[in-house]
Order: sequence, then C-alpha cells, then structure tokens
Amino acid sequence: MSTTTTNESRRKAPAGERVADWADGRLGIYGLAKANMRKIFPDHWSFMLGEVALYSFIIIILTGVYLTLFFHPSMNEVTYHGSYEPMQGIMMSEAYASTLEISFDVRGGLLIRQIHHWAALLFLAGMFVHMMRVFFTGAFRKPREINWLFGFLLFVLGMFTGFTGYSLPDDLLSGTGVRFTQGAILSMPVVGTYISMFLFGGEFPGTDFVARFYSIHILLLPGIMLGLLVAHLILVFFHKHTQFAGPGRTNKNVVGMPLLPIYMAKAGGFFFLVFGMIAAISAIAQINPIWAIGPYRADQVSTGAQPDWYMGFAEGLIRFMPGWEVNLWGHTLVLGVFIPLVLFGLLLVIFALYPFFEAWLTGDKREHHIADRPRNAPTRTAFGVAWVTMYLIMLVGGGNDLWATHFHLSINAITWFVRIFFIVGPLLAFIITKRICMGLQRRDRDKVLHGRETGIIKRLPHGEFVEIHEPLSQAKLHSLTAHDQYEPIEIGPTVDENGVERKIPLSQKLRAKLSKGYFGEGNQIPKPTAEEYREITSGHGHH
Ligand code: HEM
Ligand code: HEM
Repeated sequence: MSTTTTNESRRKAPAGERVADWADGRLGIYGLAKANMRKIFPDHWSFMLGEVALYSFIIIILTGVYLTLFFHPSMNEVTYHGSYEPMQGIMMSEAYASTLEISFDVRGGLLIRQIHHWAALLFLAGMFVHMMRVFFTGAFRKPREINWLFGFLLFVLGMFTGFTGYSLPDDLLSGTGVRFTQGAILSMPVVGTYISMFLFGGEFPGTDFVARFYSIHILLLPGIMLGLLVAHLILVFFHKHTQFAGPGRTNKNVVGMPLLPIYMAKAGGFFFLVFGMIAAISAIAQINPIWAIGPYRADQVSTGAQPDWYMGFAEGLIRFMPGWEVNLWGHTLVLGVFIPLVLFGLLLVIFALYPFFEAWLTGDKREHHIADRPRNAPTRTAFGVAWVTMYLIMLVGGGNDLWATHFHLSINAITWFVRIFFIVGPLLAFIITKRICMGLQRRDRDKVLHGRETGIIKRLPHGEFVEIHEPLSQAKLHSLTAHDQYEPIEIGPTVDENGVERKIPLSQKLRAKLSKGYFGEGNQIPKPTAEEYREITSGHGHH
C-alpha cells in the first residue's frame, strides 16, 4: 500500500525535481546545496579582483585546449611551405611552423592564440592586484595564512606556466628567454650544469625542450594550479569572506547577499564581461607576432627582447647587476647572474612569509574576519608599497633598452638609476606611504571628533569666521573607530627583583623594537576614545 502512494507521488513530481531526487540519492547534493547555495558574501569592488583571476584562468584553459589541437610540440627541422610568403623555404622547428599555421591557416587560430596570450597577461595582473588587495586589507591574518600561501603558490606557478607557454613557439624571442633561463640555471654552484643538462637533455638548446616544456605547460603546472585553485576557493568558502567594518558587522557574522541567486548572476555576467574584454583586446591589439621575429637560432639574438611583464622583474635584476665573476678553486662563480637569481627567490619568499612575520610580531592569536583599512596599518601598508616599488623598479630595469630607445635616454643612465633606486625607491616609498597613512588616520580622528567639514563658512556676530562642521552619522562613526590598535610589546625590566640581570633572548629584543616601529608612539595615531568623543560633542569643542 505504502509503495503505491510513493509511486503516485513520484509520478506527480515535476521532471526537474525527479532528476534532482535521482542525483541526490547518489551524490547527496541536497545537503551540500542547502549548506552552500544561500551562503552570504559581503560586497566590495575589490573582492572582484579574485574573480578576474578566476575567469581569465578559465579562458586560458578553454583557449589552450583549442591550441593543443594544432600545435606540434616538436623540434624536428622542417622547411616552411605555409601561406605566409616571406617565410617560404626557411628551415624551422615544427613547433614554430605549427604556430605559424595556427596564426595563418587555422580558422580563428590567430584570435584564439591572441586570446590565450592576452588572458595570460591579465591572469597574472589580476592575481597580482588581488594579492595586493589581500595584503593591504590584512586578509591574510588568522585563519587565512594557509590560503595566502596557496594563493602565493598560484602566483609563482602562474609565472612559470606563462614562461613555459611563451617559450613553446620556439621563435627567436622566446628562445632568447629560454637561453636566459639556462644561463641563470648554469650560475648555480655545483648543481647548475647538471640541472641544465637534465632539463635540456644535453647541451642547450638540444632537441627536447619544446616537448618537455609542453607537458609542463599543458599538464603538470595547470594540473597543480587547478588543484590549488579548488583548495583556495573551498577555503574561501570555509573561512567565509572578510568584510569591511560597518554597523551590524562583527567578527562572527557576514553581512551581504546570498551566493544564489545574487552572486551567481553577478558572477555569470562578470565572466562574460571579462571574456568580452579580453576577446575585444585580442581582436584589436597584436601580441607576439612570431612571424616578425623569426625562428630561434642559438647564434642569434633579437633586439628589444622583452619577456612578458610578470617575468620582467627577474630580467631587471640581471640587467642592473654588474657582471661580477670570481674564480674559486678553478671554478667560475658568475655572481652577476647568481646574486639576481637568489634575490629573485628572496623577494618572493619575503612577501610570501609576511603573514607569519606579522603574527609573530603582534603575538595575536585571534581570528580576524574584519578587513583592515590600509591606513590603519601604516607600517604594513608602507612595507607593501615599498615591495611593489622595488618590483616596479625591477620592471623598469628589465626594459632598460626600450626606455632608452623610446625616450632617447642613455642605457647606462637607466642602469644607474635602477641600481640606486633599487634601494632608495622602496625606502622613499616606505616613508611617504607611512606619512600618508598617518595623515589619513589624523583626518579620520578629526572627522570623528569634530565632524565633517561642510565648506560652509559662517560669520559670527563678533566678526569671526568659522566653518560649519557636520556631525557624522552613527554608522560612519562606527566604521571609522571599529579597528583594533595594538600596543607595542614591552620587554619589561632588564633586571629581576633581586637586581640580577634577566636574560632576554635576542629575538625578543628584536620583536620589541619592531613592535615599537609598528605600533609605538609616532607610528599610529591613537583613535578617539568614547570619552573624548563625549567630552567634545557635549559642549564646547563642537563648532
Ligand atoms: C589563480 C589565482 C587566484 C584565484 C582564481 C583566486 C580567487 C579568489 C577569489 C575568487 C576569492 C574571493 C574573492 C576575493 O576576495 O577576491 C579569493 C580570496 C582570497 N585569495 Fe585568492 N585567488 C588567486 C590567487 C591568490 C593569490 C596570489 C593570493 C595571495 C598571495 C590569494 C589570497 C587570497 C586570500 C587570502 C583570500 C581570502 C580573502 C578574504 O577573505 O578577504 N589568492 N581568491
Ligand atoms: C596559467 C595557465 C597558462 C598560462 C599563463 C599560459 C600562457 C601561455 C602563453 C603566454 C603562450 C604563448 C602564446 C603565443 O603563442 O603567443 C602559451 C602557449 C600555449 N599554451 Fe598556454 N598557458 C596556460 C595554460 C595552458 C593550458 C591549460 C593549455 C592546454 C590545455 C595551454 C596550451 C598552450 C599551447 C598549446 C600553446 C602553444 C601554442 C601557441 O604558442 O600559440 N596553455 N600559453
């Protein structure tokens, strides 16, 4: 009897529900969907930057698959007989010839190649800006440190995926880039020659590297990245997204809109916007015209050789370094290349480990789900701007020849500029940023205590002119004062109660010093207290 009822009710259910029931019986999707589909996400324009990275990555994969259908990852020598006339009869690798074919003979090939390349540039730019957003808002603090590291790995892997990708066509520009990388590998003491021989299957360039870079480019690195990305997004879900301070927003809730339907609709639209933008740029702006550069030959170098932007800072490190070499026990150590190689790693590692440094410095074990305004963490913000400045100066160094030819400057002058500003630039950026942040903090304090300047000037009966200040709303007051301010760490007396000298570890002394630099007097403006506010607004201080 009961079976009949169930059958009847099943027959009545709409088709969609029956399909969903069927799937739920096998995958348990109801529970999963119920828990996540109405998940609330906070809104802010800067939370869109991770999405830009996500959508450009999807576009890269889609276009990359199309390219694999026509690209031949082989260094076999062939004679060109395709439709690009100026190259007729020229010897080249199959990789180069097939990229020419994609560009001139495959339907839509050139557009897809250009979309793949432009999307790669945007992907790394999106990641970079997203990373800086996370940094400046302190969204890397507990519990998001691991997700910061996942993200950072994505950034580094993205750089190398891009590098292996633009090396595939085996043109003179990319070949020069591969030669540059081989030089950097060779500069490593002891292991350099072995790694180079292993990577290239013998002497450079050999006949293997395109095929090897190909598996690395289309399988190994994107595979790892896809895994990391899924983990990254699961963690964003799991931790919940950070939100900026505001009324009703606490460290324990999220105020925003549900994933379905609001964010799904937004995300869908935004995906097509990103795709449309990249497609439009790719249809208009030429990128990597390998036919104008020619096939790679180990005895030639193209002029104006530039890597893609995300590799430019590594190039800059090499270009501004003096060509130092030392001879040790009959072995040449090429410091002019080895030091930049170490700096390249160091520059990245310092930034990747910053969240752990800050956690050690503050000793703060609490979870942080309210994003900082950059001004409220002046030393962190200044450090971030200094890091970006160093990165940008390296980029200038990486394009020293282009700066010289485009602006009629001496290449030596640019090299010296880069050498000096590699140190001075970040220092200046640090000082200036910190001052700006403190200035903005002062302004916030002023606004809270004295209200917003309205620009309306009033003349008092005795002739004095005053500007009318308008009190802030309670919501604004809350947003401007919700942030925590740390106290600098004290190491306490250096002698104990018996007058015996206390042994204070060097790391503690350093921590106290750094803590003063971060949170001590003159390094942050004390936010107004409720008493100060009450005292001023209750009478006299209020204009
Ligand atoms: C393939 C590259 C990446 C993709 C597709 C990606 C995607 C996303 C998305 C969609 C979000 C949520 C929205 C947002 O806050 O923008 C997010 C959050 C986050 N991402 Fe990424 N990301 C990538 C790389 C990175 C990098 C390079 C870092 C840092 C080094 C990073 C660190 C974080 C952190 C810490 C969050 C949580 C932020 C918060 O809750 O405020 N991500 N990511
Ligand atoms: C983060 C991921 C990726 C990045 C940053 C990236 C970047 C690049 C770049 C810059 C090029 C040079 C394009 C040119 O010729 O101007 C390239 C080539 C290529 N990529 Fe990718 N790519 C990625 C993932 C993939 C994936 C997943 C596939 C395949 C499934 C793929 C397949 C190819 C192929 C076949 C080429 C050679 C054809 C050509 O140069 O036009 N890529 N890639």
